[in-house]
Amino acid sequence: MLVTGLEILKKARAEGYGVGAFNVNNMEFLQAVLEAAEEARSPVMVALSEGAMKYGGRALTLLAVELAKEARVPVAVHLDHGSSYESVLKALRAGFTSVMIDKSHEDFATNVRETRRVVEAAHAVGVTVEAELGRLAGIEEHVAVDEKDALLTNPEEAKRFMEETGADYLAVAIGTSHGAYKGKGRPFIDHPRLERIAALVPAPLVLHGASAVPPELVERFRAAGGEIGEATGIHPEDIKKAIALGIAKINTDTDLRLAFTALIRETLNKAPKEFDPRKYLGPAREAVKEVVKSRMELFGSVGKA
Ligand SMILES: O=C(COP(=O)(O)O)N(O)CCCCO
Ligand code: NA
Ligand SMILES: [Zn+2]
Repeated sequence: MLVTGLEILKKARAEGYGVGAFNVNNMEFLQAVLEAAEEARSPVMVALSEGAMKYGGRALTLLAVELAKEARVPVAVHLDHGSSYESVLKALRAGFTSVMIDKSHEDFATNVRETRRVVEAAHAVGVTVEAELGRLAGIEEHVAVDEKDALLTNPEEAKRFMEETGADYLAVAIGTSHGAYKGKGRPFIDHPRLERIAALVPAPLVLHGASAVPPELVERFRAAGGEIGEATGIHPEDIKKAIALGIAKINTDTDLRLAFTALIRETLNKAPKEFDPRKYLGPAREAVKEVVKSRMELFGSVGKA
């Protein structure tokens, strides 16, 4: 069933598990995410970035909202990294039940003002809002404290931010970053900082840049002809610890893309004569579904629907 993001995330934070927000760009990703959620009896958030909305258009937004309504588990359809009020309005018009307005690159006052404006519009139509405070940036552990404070989410500011904006959940910067290169070796995650934020902010917390970028998947991508450098992701133990400290929504995009692409390369390498798209999109869809299921296991959301 189609529900708001807050409905899913409030329960997750209260019960100490995480819910995946999986980015989709096409039909196969959407099917993989929803099938995984139903088979795992897990709530799930289907996330579309502005780029996904542009790429898929109504073929994707209509499909996401309608399939979410028909799903046998709670599903929220979420705008990821909304960059403007107008972009949020488009998602609201498309029937999304969760929207992110990301003004984390602006100064505090501007972020508050722009976020509050989106909160008013979204709440008026029963949709819940994710906002962001702090800069997503992989940082080395030894980095000076003042530099960490300049980048990562300040706990006291976070409290004030949530009170002044009325946002429903908060994306925090604690050392993660988007993409396949999150830092040398095991990226530094500032759990003590997260603990202080969670003590001051009762709302569900969101972790961006949370993909694991597992070595076996990176190897599989390379072996199939993919080119990728020294890729590293977030260690599973650091994800579990973050969930125990208050993270309720965990964004996963890179892992899905790596799996999908590796399988397409593998299939095409094995069958150069093949030109039925179902023959290479199908196995790629299955690979994404397996990644989604393994993430749900790690997050503890299996059986929580
Ligand atoms: O936080 C994330 C995903 O993080 P990751 O790259 O670790 O999967 N996202 O918000 C997805 C970004 C999509 C923009 O193109
Ligand atoms: Na988001
Ligand atoms: Zn993100």
